[in-house]
Amino acid sequence: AVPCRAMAAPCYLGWDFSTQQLKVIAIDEQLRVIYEDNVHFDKDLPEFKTQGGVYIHSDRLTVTSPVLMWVKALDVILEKMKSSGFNFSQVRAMSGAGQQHGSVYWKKGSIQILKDASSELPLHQSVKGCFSVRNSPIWMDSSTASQCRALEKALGGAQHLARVTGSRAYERFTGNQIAKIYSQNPEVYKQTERISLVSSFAASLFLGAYAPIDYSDGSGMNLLQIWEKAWSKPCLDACAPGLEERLGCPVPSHSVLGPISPYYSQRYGFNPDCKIVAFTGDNPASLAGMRLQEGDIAISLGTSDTLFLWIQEPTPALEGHILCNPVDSQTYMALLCFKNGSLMRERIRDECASGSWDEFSKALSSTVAGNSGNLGFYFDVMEITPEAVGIHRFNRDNQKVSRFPKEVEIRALIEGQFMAKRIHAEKLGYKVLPRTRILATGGASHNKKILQVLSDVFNAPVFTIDTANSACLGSAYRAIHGLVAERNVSLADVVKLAPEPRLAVTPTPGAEELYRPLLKRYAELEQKVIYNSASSCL
Ligand SMILES: O=C(CO)[C@@H](O)[C@H](O)CF
Repeated sequence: AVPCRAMAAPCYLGWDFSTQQLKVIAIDEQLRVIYEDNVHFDKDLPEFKTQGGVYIHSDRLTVTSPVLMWVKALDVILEKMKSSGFNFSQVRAMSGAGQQHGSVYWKKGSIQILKDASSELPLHQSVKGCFSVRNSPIWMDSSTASQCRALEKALGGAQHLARVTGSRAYERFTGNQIAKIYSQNPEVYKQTERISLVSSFAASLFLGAYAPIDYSDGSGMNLLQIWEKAWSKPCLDACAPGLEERLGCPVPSHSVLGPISPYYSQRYGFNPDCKIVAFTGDNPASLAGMRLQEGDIAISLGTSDTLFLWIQEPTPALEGHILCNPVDSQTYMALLCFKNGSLMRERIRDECASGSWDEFSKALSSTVAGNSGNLGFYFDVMEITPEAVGIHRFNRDNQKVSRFPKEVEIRALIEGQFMAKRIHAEKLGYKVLPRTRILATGGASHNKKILQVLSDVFNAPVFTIDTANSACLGSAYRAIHGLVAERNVSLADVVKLAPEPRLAVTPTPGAEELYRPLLKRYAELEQKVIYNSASSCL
C-alpha cells in the first residue's frame, strides 16, 4: 500500500481495538486501502506480559486486559505511521471498533487530564493515573454468574430481560461486570466518574473528552432498551447506584462526536477539522465491513460458527443477541454463535473421510439432498445454540439410531449444522427474503460442496467474502458514512464502489420444497435432544 504521504487525496481511518491487537486501516475516496498497520499486544508490548492480549486469573473465570496497554498500543502505532511518512493532514474522518462488552473505569478528574494531555508526551504517560480499574474486564470473563441471576430476577426473568435489552443475562455483558465491581470494590466504584466500553474509551482518546456509548455496542451490556434506545432504569438500578451519570447518554452509531483533540494535530499533524465518528463493537463494525443489507446473512464458519443477521422486527429469545443495527438505527442486527463449528467438521472428516476434505466433498456429492430423511445433531462440546451436548442420530421414521454409514454421517452433519442455523435465525425474527444473500467466510467457505448444502437449506445464493479486516474496514466505511448520514444517505450508497462479494453457488431447484418438511422435523427432534441432554446431565 502506498502511504498517505504520496496521496494528496483525502483519506479515512478505521481502528480496531481487538483482543490480541490494535489494527488501523486507511482508505481513499475510492475506498481503496492505502495503508494498514497493527500492534500485537503480546509481541510488541511484552512489558505487560499478556497471553493473547489478556490475563486469565487463577479462578479460571476472571479474564482482564490492562487498559494502559491499549493506550500505549495507540502511541506505538501512531509513531509507526509517523515514521512511515503517513500524511495525517489528509485524514478527513475516522471511526473505530472495540471488542464488545469490555469496560474502562475513568477515575474522578480524568476528563481534565485527558483534555490537557501535553503533545510533548506519548498519551500513555499523561493518562497512566486515570483509571480506577487498571485491569479491565473483557468478553472472555465468566465470573459474574451471581450478578446475572440477580439481574434476571430484578427484571422478572430471563425472557423479560431479553425482551428489554435484546439478550438474557450473559456473564461477559457489561452491566453484570459493573455490578461485580460495585459489590466487590464499592470504594473503586465511588472513585469512578465515567465508565466506557472499549469502543467509546478508544473514541475518547481521540476526542480528548468522554465519548458516548453508541446504540449498537450499548446493546451488549444488558442495560440498554433496544427499542427506545435509552438506558433501562430497572437494569441500571439492579447493577449499581448512580450508574446513569457514569455512562452518559447513548447515541446513534453514525453520530459525528466532534473534531479530533488538538493533541493529535500538534503531535502528529492531523487536520484540526478531522471528524471523530462514534466507535462501536467489533461485530457491528464487521457487519458494516461486510456491507450486509436487509435480508442478508453473514456466516463466519470458524472454530465456532457465527451468524450476523440484519433483522427488521426481531423477537429476542433466550439464545443469541439482538443489537441495534450500527448502520441503520431503525433496524436491528442479531448475533448467533454455534460452538460446534470447524472442530466438529474436522472430527467427522477424520473419522468418515480419512482426514481428507476431497473425500468429504465426494461423500456430499454421492448422497442425495435431504439424506433420505436421516437427521443428526453433532455436539462434541456443550453447544450454545441450543444448550445441548452429544451426538444424536435419527432415521426417516424419527427412530434413534446408533450409527450412519460414513457418507450419510457426513451429510447429516453438514445438513444438521445449516438447518440449525436457519431454524434459530428464524426464531430471532430473521426472514429469508427473495433478495436474501448469504455471505460466507472462514475456512469451510472454500469448500463448494459444503456451500451448496448451505445454499439449498436457505434457498438463497451464497457469496464468499474476505473478512480478515472487516471490523477495521467497516470502521473506515462508517467514518465516511458519518459525514453524510444526517442527509439520510445509507451506508450501502456510500460504499457502493467497494469490491462486490463473489457469487459461489446458487440453490438447487426444488431445494425449498425438499428442506421445508426436514426443517420442521429437525426443530421437533431438537426439542427431544435438548430434553435428553438436560436429563442425562442430572
Ligand atoms: O463476545 C463477543 C460477542 O458477543 C465477541 O465476539 C467479542 O466481541 C470479541 F471481541
